Parts: sequence; C-alpha cells; structure tokens
Amino acid sequence: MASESKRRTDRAAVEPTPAEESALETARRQLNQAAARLEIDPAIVEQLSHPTAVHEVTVPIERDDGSVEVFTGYRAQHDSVKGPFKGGLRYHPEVTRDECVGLAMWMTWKCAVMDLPFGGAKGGIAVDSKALSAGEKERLTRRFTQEIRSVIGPTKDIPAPDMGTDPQTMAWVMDAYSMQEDETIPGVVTGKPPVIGGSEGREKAPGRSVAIITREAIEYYGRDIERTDIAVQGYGSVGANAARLLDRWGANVVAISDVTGGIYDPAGIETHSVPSHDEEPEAVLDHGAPRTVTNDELLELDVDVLIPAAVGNVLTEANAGNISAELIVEGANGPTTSRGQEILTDRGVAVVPDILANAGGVTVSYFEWLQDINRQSWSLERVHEELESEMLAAWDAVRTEKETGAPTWRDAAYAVALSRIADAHDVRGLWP
Ligand SMILES: NC(=O)C1=CN([C@@H]2O[C@H](COP(=O)(O)OP(=O)(O)OC[C@H]3O[C@@H](n4cnc5c(N)ncnc54)[C@H](OP(=O)(O)O)[C@@H]3O)[C@@H](O)[C@H]2O)C=CC1
Ligand SMILES: O=C(O)CCC(=O)C(=O)O
Repeated sequence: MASESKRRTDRAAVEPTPAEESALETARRQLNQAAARLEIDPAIVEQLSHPTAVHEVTVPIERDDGSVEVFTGYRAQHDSVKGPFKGGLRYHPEVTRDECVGLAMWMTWKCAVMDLPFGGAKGGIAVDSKALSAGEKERLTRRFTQEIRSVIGPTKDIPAPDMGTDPQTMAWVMDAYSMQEDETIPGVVTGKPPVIGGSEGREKAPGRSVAIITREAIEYYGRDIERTDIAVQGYGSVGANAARLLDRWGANVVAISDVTGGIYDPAGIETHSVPSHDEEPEAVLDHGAPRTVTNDELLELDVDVLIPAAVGNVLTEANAGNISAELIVEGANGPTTSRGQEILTDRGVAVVPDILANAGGVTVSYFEWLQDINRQSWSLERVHEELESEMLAAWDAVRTEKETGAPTWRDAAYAVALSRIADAHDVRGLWP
C-alpha cells in the first residue's frame, strides 16, 4: 500500500534509555522510534503518544470474612480511529495506570497489524487474584463492571481476558452489564464461555498464534522445526498452548516455567502432561525433570528459540547479553525493554514482537464479536482456518517490510501498524 505516512527517513533515534522502564515508557519509545523511520505527521505521533481517556475507579468489595476491602481499577482507552476500543482486563498486584496505558497502546498497534476494525484499550485491577475466593472474584468483577459500565459496550469498548482473568470472569462482566441494560448483550465482552456466545478456540488462540508465528519464523531462518529446541516462560493461556502446539508439530520443548520456577529436560518435555495455569496454577515444578531452573535461568538456557509468555520486562540490559537463543518470539506483552532490544539486535538475535505473535487472542475475539452481533456460532475448525489465514496474512505483511529494509521485526511490524493508523487519522482529520 503506497502511503504518505510510510516513507522512511534517517532521522536519529530518540531519547536515552533508563535502566528500568514502565510499559508506557517502552511503548512511547517504540512509537517514537518507528515514527522517526516512517516520517509520520508529528501531530499524529503526538496524539498517539497519549491515551484518549483513562478511567480510574474505586472497587470496594466485601471479603468472605465480612470485612470490606477497597481496590483500584483502570480502563485505559488509547485510540479508536479504526473502530471500538479493544483489549483485555488484567488482575495482577502490579497493575498501574501507566501499565494499562502502555498495554492499551500495544493493543492499538496489534489490532492494526492484524487489520482489525478495532482500536486499543487495556484495563485491570491491582489485586492478587489468586488470593481471592471465587465469590470474592465474582463480587469484584461485578462491582468493577458497574464502575466502568458507561465507558464500555459492544460498539464502544470491548474487554477480554488477560493475566488473572478467564472466561468465567468475562461471563460475570457480560451478566453485570446486561442486567443494567435490561437485555442480554453478549458483544460487550469477548473470551466468554461458548455457552453464552463465546467463540470456540478463543481461550487457546493467543498461544496458537504464537505457535504459528514461531513455526513461520523457524522456517524463514531455514531451520527444521523437528531439530529446534524451545524454552517457554509462563505456562498459562499463552505459554502452555504455544508449547503444546509446537510440541505437537515436532519441536523439542525443553524448558517451561510458571511463577514458581521451571523445569529443563534436553530430551524434551511431554507438555500435555504438565497442567497449565488454568488447569492447576503453580504445578510446573511438580512435574519430574532432570533439572529445575529459576525463571531467570530459563531465559539464558542454550536453546534455539525462546518464548517469554508471562510478564513484561524480562529481557533487559542486565541479561540480553547472555541470551543463547537465536530467535525470540514474544508471547507476553512487552517482555523486552528498549535497551534489551538494542543489545539483542546488536548480537544478531531476531525478536519477533508481541503485537504480531500473540495477536491470535484479539483476532479470535474479533471472530467472537462478529458471531455475537450476527447471532452465529462458528465451528472450531472454521476458527482455526480463519485464524491461520489471518496470521499468515499479517506475517506476510510484516515479512515484506522486513525484507524491504526494516532493521528489526519490531520495526517491520510497527511500519505495518503505524502506517495504517496514521493514514486513518489523516483521512478522518482533527475535529476543529
Ligand atoms: N490471555 C490472552 O488473551 C492474552 C495474553 N497475552 C499476554 O500473555 C502474557 C501471559 O498471559 P496469560 O497466558 O493470559 O496469563 P495466565 O494468567 O493464563 O498465565 C500466566 C502464566 O505466567 C506465570 N507467571 C506469572 N508471573 C510470572 C513471573 N513473574 N515469572 C514467570 N512466570 C510467571 C503463571 O504462573 P502460575 O500458573 O504459577 O500462576 C502462569 O503460568 C501476559 O503478558 C498477557 O498480557 C497476550 C495476548 C493475549
Ligand atoms: O482479545 C482481546 O480483545 C484482547 C487480548 C489482549 O488483551 C491482548 O492481546 O493483549
């Protein structure tokens, strides 16, 4: 696509990198670097550096022992030039306003890489979800939904699962929202159980897309998947499903981990016999293996491919020089800091970015939203076929950018995403 906003320049890179950076700082730095290469109107870049809105709400709940606890929740809405805001809800102790804004920015680019008619959002509650009973989690979710009810909706902003939330959480959001609207509105969230309008295949979709993109990248670099050793950090919706699919496709998954640490077996791990986070949290270390590793050690193992699929900021200035993998496929959102990326790039390590690799989640969310508004139900086979085709189309678009001069896979993915977003802003124009 020929585009005014896409012409490359040699403008110098942006600000220096601090030792530690927030998701928002990383996201802004990546935006500025990509925009500098693409010659995008500075007014549009400035606009995209800020969220459209950030809603901060107080969420009081009654604990099972009768006491009242007050939590803070957020919904950050970044950009909606191409359609309603879209993105997950995260329940994690480290959720902050800035983290939600950074993650919302990445959702904008992710939807644009996939050419979905959505913008970017992210939200969550600063809470340790594992310390809540099911009843407490339900009360927290229903109260949070009530607090953000006026800013979400099937044509406004559509939440979905992320870390610490799952299909049941989405069912509570849908129910709380629908009760207030006096009608059943399945399209207000995606990632619901299929029995209430959720899509087949949504839960495993982010892991499936990570596996598809890993498979394509392995082939791109001329490797044989059956002779490829892979380490995966995080064994949840993304990590476990990616590991299991790659294992099924013949790769040698030699290391996996959860929050408590990991296991390493150079002969390969039977991934299906290790419970995922959804099946049983913190169970990876219970599985017998010749060696256990810490999460830091897992990242530096002598493997061909590394898939960080848990939390952000794990590949940093401190360890990027020690990473042995030749290929990193980002399953988590924001696992690589700016300085980590620079060091990895200098060392010739290919990093395929989150906004492409884990985009299967939001893509099947889009399928779910389509099914909801059309009152349809697709088969799992259809979801898999359509996801495969969307992922390959996005991979081709990004690969073309890489082959025509983008220095890194992240630059290539941003070139695809940002040019689409900038063009959309350009034609819609600014309200006077
Ligand atoms: N769910 C989705 O639709 C999508 C999620 N993502 C991103 O993928 C990442 C993982 O999300 P998801 O799989 O949904 O999360 P889950 O909650 O399903 O699983 C997270 C996994 O990571 C482990 N974990 C948690 N903290 C750490 C840590 N500090 N170090 C190592 N492992 C840790 C958990 O361990 P334990 O089991 O012991 O708790 C669990 O195995 C996040 O960055 C998320 O934003 C991206 C796209 C879509
Ligand atoms: O499915 C969605 O809408 C969003 C999933 C998500 O939060 C993500 O891709 O990071």
